[in-house]
Amino acid sequence: MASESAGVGRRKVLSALGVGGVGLAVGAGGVLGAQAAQSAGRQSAAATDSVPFYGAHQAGITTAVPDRLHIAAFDVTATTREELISMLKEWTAAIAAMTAGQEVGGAGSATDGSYEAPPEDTGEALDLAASHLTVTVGFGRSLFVDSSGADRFGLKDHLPEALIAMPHFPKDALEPERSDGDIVVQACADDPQVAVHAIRNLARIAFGTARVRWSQLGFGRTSSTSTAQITPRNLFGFKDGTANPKSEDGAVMDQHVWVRGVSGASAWMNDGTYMVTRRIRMTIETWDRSSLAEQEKVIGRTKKTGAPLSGGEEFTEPKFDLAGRSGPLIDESSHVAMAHPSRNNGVQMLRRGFNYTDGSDNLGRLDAGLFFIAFVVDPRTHYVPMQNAMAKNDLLAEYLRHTGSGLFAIPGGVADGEYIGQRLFEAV
Ligand SMILES: C=CC1=C(C)c2cc3[nH]c(cc4nc(cc5[nH]c(cc1n2)c(C)c5CCC(=O)O)C(CCC(=O)O)=C4C)c(C)c3C=C
Ligand SMILES: [Fe+2]
Repeated sequence: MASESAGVGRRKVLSALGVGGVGLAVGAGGVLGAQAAQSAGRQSAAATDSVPFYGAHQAGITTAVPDRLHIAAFDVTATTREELISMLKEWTAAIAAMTAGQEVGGAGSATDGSYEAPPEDTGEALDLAASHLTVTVGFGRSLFVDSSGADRFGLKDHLPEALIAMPHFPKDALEPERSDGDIVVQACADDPQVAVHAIRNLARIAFGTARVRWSQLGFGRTSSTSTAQITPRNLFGFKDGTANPKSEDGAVMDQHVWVRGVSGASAWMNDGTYMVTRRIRMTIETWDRSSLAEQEKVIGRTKKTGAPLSGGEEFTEPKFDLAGRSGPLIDESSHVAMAHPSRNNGVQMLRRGFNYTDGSDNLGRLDAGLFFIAFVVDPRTHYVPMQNAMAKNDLLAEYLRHTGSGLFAIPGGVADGEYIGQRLFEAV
């Protein structure tokens, strides 16, 4: 794994030197000591702060969810396949460096390069650790075919059937400028500055080849993907992620998340998955004026512990047929009842969303909600039917407004020496 042999994490250099801040001046005599300190710090920095970039699957899917998100969709402005491949090669090198806590373009590129040229690394992450940065890249349907079905980059034959044009769902209020895109880049990190630095540097590299269509900052993960993580809360104050499948459950991941055993033109998707994104504005003010009883009825779980209203504790399975004085204890239109696998042909999805707030609107209401992200083996079976049913009948839908949407094919992981998407571009 490259990140294990990678150079020193940015902050590690400073801490190995016993210096915590910016503006460090190391004199000529200090350089050798600094190098020795760098070598000493190398292994532990990689081991503690970085998530391996190379592997069978891309990082940022089943890897532990950190607290911060910056996700961006790009539209490709270049017209040739060669330009696109060249950008993806540059991105691969940059992502490998950034996820290992190094500067894009090599050590010193942010500060010690040519005076006449813009620095290769923008520099704002110089003093920061790798911060468990993961960068996950995927391809939208529009990269394969344009709106009239024309083949843009010779990829049309390799368009997977599952990469559908998302249908319109009841009550959708989608804004085109917050939806879709040719390429998605999801950066997750412990530190927002590290996540923003990643997207910013990839956008800079893309200049002349692709431009940002939309981007979203997120915080406070609204899911746990590992049994080692406690369940966080969303902006409605409820534990979110309780029933999420956990990455430790390999059988569930194989059945519901990872694409496997595909042959032919879409074989490049093996070990990959599909990412659904929905920017869901939550009407916070209305919610805050509703009673605790109403809030719990809508979700189907208690606010305090996240236990199902049919009883037990957070991880107790809900009993949908358990009756109370005036009907089932869990309302059959509650969010949990609508989303449960028993009501959805047994399907599960790996949710990995984040809260967001984008300030307030002109009426003083918070523009806040959930940036919903889910990874599924096939959106036709694992997302569309559930979203359709929820949009029509979920009690929670009354408090939500879907303003952005995306669907992206996330190819499998990258091997050392490969570039992101290589298996697609070399597919025959
Ligand atoms: C179509 C998929 C889903 C959307 C869109 C969605 C939006 C959404 N969810 C919450 C809050 C909670 N969701 C919970 C559970 C849950 N949600 C989905 C799917 C979508 N949610 C699933 C598959 C599940 C798991 C159901 C199960 O197996 O029991 C919960 C309960 C706790 C938990 O298990 O995570 C909460 C709370 C919000 C606020 C929201 C849109 C803004
Ligand atoms: Fe949900």
